[in-house]
Amino acid sequence: MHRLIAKQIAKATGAAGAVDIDKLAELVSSAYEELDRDRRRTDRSMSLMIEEVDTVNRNLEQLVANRSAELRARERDLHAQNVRFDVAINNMTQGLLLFDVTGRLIVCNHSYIAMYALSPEIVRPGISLRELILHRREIGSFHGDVDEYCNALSRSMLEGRTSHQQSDTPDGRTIQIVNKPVPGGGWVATHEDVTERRRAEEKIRHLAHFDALTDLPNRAMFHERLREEIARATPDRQLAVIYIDIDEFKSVNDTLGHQVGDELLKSVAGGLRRRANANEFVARLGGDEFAIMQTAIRNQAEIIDLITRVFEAIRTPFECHGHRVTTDASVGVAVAPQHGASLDQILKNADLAMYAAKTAGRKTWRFFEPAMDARVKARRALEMDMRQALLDGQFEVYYQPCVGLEDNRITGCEALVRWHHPERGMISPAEFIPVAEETGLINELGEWVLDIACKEAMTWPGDFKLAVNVSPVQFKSGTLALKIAAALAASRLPPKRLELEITEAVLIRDDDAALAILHQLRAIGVRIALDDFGTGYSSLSYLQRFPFDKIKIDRCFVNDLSTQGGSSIVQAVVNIAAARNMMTLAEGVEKAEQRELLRTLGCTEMQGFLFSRPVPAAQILALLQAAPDKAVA
Ligand SMILES: Nc1nc2c(ncn2[C@@H]2O[C@H](COP(=O)(O)O[C@H]3[C@@H](O)[C@H](n4cnc5c(=O)[nH]c(N)nc54)O[C@@H]3COP(=O)(O)O)[C@@H](O)[C@H]2O)c(=O)[nH]1
Repeated sequence: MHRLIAKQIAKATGAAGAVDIDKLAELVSSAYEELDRDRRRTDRSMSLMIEEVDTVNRNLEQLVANRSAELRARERDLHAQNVRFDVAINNMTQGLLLFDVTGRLIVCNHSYIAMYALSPEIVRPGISLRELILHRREIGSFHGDVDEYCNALSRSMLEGRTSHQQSDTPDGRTIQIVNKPVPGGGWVATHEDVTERRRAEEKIRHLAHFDALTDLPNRAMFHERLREEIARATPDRQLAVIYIDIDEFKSVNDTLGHQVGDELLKSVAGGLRRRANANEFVARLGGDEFAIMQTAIRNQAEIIDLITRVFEAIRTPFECHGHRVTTDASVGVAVAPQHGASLDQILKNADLAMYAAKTAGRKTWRFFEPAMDARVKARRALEMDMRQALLDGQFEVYYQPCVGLEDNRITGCEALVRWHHPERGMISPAEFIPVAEETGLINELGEWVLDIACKEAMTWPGDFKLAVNVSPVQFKSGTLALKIAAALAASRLPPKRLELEITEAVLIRDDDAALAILHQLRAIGVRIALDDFGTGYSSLSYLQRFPFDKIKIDRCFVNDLSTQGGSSIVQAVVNIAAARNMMTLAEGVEKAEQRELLRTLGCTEMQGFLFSRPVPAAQILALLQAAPDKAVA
């Protein structure tokens, strides 16, 4: 019997043991009601649970759907990222490789494959470093010991050391290789073709030590080598420095153009290089200056032999753009340790010797002598004295008459400056004018001569002309035309009485600016004469550039007049001048025969000691007053 029925029967059984049927029915009925209530409760709970499970299921499904979508999106992103990564590494100019901790390849880009012309079938992820290097050796892009290389590289990666190497490929390229450990093991390798960079660096290094035009070692390299060699020089193992300055190089450049000038320098460089022996180091110091260091010299004859070869190289004519160019040089020599034991001293002394060669008329060479230093010092002293002389009025203007050859009458006078030095006495302008030009003092001095000469010419009778020398340096000042106009205005000298004597150097130095000044002066009536004609590099070409009023034939041609060639040169100049309506004045006439010959050749005027030396103002005034209109020669 069910435990509950037994319980209810027990409850409905009275004390006498009789069962109260009504009570039992009531008990059973309430038990059933209770049971119904329980079932209903259970049913409700069940349906609630089922609802809840449905909701959870729906949520789970949604979650799964969301996660799946998220995973798909991530997969797409990853794919896109991989594509971008591939594009990036395969478009790098560097070769890139990634190895895992065991030394197997994870990633390798196209540049690496292409750089060494490797097989993409072999160089694939999973291949070991050793297999890769073996493949490179087969192909010919690796020449070392494969095992040694792989072991050394693996060791340095394990030890966390980045390795840098440079390797040269058989086709002449240079590859810069960097292997760098990555956190967590393995390493990344980059291979970069640095051939162009290396060539550019080499070029920069070359340019720093070699001259770009001639490819000779430059000044910096010359000094470097010289310093080293001076330290080794002994009286038994001497060293010579030969300084070479190309004569009249500026004239070549200015008259024939820079292209010809450059070719001349290259030709000189080539000639020097070809003639140099193994113990002779040739360099270009800049501009038209070259130098040679001769080492391990046993005797002076070896130096003289080198100098002979230097002149041979420089004097060999060469053809350029239809011009046959010949040149010469001034050469200075200093010997170590005899002339100095330091770089500066030897260079200074070689320079002094070269300067001495120049002042000796160029086209020659000089060994350094201690007196040369003294001469330079004396030159500096002269410069100081000249500044003082200008302040103290130690200068005086002398005049030398010019005489017409047709009628023997004085046509005018040339103003020539003189310096009465308080201690040295009269100093020649041939000595101090070059110093005045170098220092710029010629501007002040020239202006002073012009002012004084114009004023003194106004005291002369008649309309004798006044010739005044103007230095090329004065043309550079930019105010020359103004100063001349001011001197004319202050003295009231008519411009047509003033004649300016210029040399070819005026036109060489600053062609256009100088021509403009000459035209301005011509426009106000001043006459222009070309002085020292025939002594420069390309005298005839200057006649095309400016319509000079007069050509002054240099004294060297007058000296040579008695020779056959000499008179034909003067004749040619006279003819050229006549064809251009220019007058001709012969300088330095000292003999009556020279005067007669010049007259026969048709020269217009003469000037020289034959008639008169340059004389002070008072004397020239007396001479002009005595012979204002009459024949004098
Ligand atoms: N820029 C300036 N230059 C000047 C000036 N004064 C002179 N000079 C130049 O100095 C150089 C030397 O001049 P100087 O010693 O005066 O010589 C001149 C004459 O004395 C000389 N001469 C004249 N006749 C004869 C002669 O028969 N024989 C001979 N041996 N020498 C003679 O020639 C010089 C004149 O030359 P030039 O000027 O070419 O006509 C000289 O270059 C002067 O130009 C100045 O103020 N400014």
